[in-house]
Amino acid sequence: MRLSDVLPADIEPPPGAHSIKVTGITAASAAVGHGAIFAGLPGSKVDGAAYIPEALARGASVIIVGKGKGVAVPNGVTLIEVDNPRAALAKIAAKFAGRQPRCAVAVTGTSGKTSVADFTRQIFTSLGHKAASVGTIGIVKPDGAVYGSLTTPDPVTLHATLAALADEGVTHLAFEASSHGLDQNRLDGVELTAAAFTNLGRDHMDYHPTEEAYLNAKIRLFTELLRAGQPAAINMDGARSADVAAVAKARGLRVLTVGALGETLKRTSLTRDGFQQRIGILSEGRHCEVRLPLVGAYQAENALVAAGLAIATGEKTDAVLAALSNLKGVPGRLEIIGERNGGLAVVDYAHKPEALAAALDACRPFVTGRLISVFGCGGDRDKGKRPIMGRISVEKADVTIITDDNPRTEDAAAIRSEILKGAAGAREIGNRAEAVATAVRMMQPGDVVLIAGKGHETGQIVGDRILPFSDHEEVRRALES
Ligand SMILES: CC(=O)N[C@H]1[C@@H](OP(=O)(O)OP(=O)(O)OC[C@H]2O[C@@H](n3ccc(=O)[nH]c3=O)[C@H](O)[C@@H]2O)O[C@H](CO)[C@@H](O)[C@@H]1O[C@H](C)C(=O)N[C@@H](C)C(=O)N[C@H](CCC(=O)O)C(=O)O
Ligand SMILES: Nc1ncnc2c1ncn2[C@@H]1O[C@H](COP(=O)(O)OP(=O)(O)OP(=O)(O)O)[C@@H](O)[C@H]1O
Ligand SMILES: N[C@H](CCC[C@H](N)C(=O)O)C(=O)O
Ligand SMILES: [Mg+2]
Repeated sequence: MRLSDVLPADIEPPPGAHSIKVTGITAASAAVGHGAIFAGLPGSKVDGAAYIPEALARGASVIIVGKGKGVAVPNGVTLIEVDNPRAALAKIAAKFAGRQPRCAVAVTGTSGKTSVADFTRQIFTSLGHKAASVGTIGIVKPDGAVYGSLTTPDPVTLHATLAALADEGVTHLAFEASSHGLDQNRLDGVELTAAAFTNLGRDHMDYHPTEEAYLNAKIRLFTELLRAGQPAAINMDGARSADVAAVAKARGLRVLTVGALGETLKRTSLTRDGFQQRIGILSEGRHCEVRLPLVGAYQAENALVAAGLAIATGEKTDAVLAALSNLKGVPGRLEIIGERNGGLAVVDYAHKPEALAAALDACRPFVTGRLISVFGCGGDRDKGKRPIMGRISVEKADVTIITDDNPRTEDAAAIRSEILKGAAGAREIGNRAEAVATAVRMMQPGDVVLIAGKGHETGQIVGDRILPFSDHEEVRRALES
């Protein structure tokens, strides 16, 4: 393609460079091919501009960097200095890909993104669309799932994925917009149809300097990525939702609100019915009751956000609400693995304070004996959440076992002791397999064991190695022993 074909409208090619042939774009020097554009991005570890010589040696013909870096390039190489090289990378990656599913909806919020994206994909599928989702559990498409390491992939990977999905005939996509992804402009090239907000809690305080900065990263989805007149679905029962709704309205978005405090889909009741729930909904002046075949009040909340999002794209309310009664659970989110000795074992992905509280609350109604909580905290991540999660667990569970969860480069015992500072009376079993087995062996009739933090994960990250590990498998092994 010619350089002028791939540059966004706000970037003018230097004189004489319009018709340079370019073969692709990357921000990773090792991936540069002949005739590629290399974007030198300021990163969290290094400045990508330092790798321009390597990119040139590999054949880059155009270099994009932030203004004021004082970068010089040899004759014959085009240098483009821009205000925001990350945004430029995303928009150019989109131009190279040239196609994406025609309906693309994004979900942000501290908790519930994966669930809402998955439910929205399921609703679209029920309504007859070829649908996919992209997020923490990878790419889920009509013919299976492919694991991906980031919740919101880097723009080059993301647009290659969107193009491949479009080529496979996928017309409807639901994806997760993480705060890192929004902050790093990974989504700036995606053509959005609608977006949703779930809630705000404590997360990623190792990355965002303040809670407001964290919220503002999420708010970008509504103030910068959606255009005026486009729809946004907002869970009004989530923390900080009123702020997000106000910002979205000020931006001129068409705001659809859901939840007990919502208007578009107003939840009037929520009743447990065994392992299912019934949700009373007031919508367009009519009352109805929907059966949701999932446990956990938090999943009822997420199901309404997904429904709001599907309605925001133009789907009929009645058909969308009918689809909720066919929803399947998301892997590792309040997943009931099995029973032993009259007790129930559940795996959940809660690895932040509000999520752990929500998951324990979701289990409590099924407990007539003890609620046993097993969890740890990841290394190289927000240290502040550790005692908070310890406190939540001892408050809400009857027995707490602190264990390891991806210690990464930190000392696992030190992480456990930080959690224990908030968790007086908790037991400590570092080896996660042993912790799971101990909890399952403790089960008596009426007990529920919640294994939290790893959900769908299939590895334990220790140092820079990923050791095979699955809570599902360990729970199953313990249930059968
Ligand atoms: C902190 C963070 O978000 N880092 C992400 C970011 O890296 P960075 O730009 O800061 O990287 P860097 O290492 O400082 O390098 C700067 C630049 O130099 C370039 N470089 C570097 C070395 C070299 O030899 N050559 C070269 O060109 C790099 O390609 C990069 O462009 O951009 C990279 C490419 O997009 C990501 O892979 C990387 O994710 C790291 C691996 C990561 O762990 N990210 C996590 C925290 C993350 O993003 N999580 C969110 C939220 C999860 C959730 O809540 O669900 C997610 O969306 O997954
Ligand atoms: N609406 C909600 N309110 C509170 N907690 C929730 C909600 N939805 C999910 N959770 C909790 O958060 C965990 C992760 O859920 P999910 O994967 O859907 O969210 P996420 O936002 O994608 O999380 P992550 O950022 O870790 O990928 C669940 O296992 C549950 O413990
Ligand atoms: N996307 C999140 C996942 C955390 C999962 C948990 N098991 C942990 O390792 O803390 C992160 O990388 O921070
Ligand atoms: Mg997720």
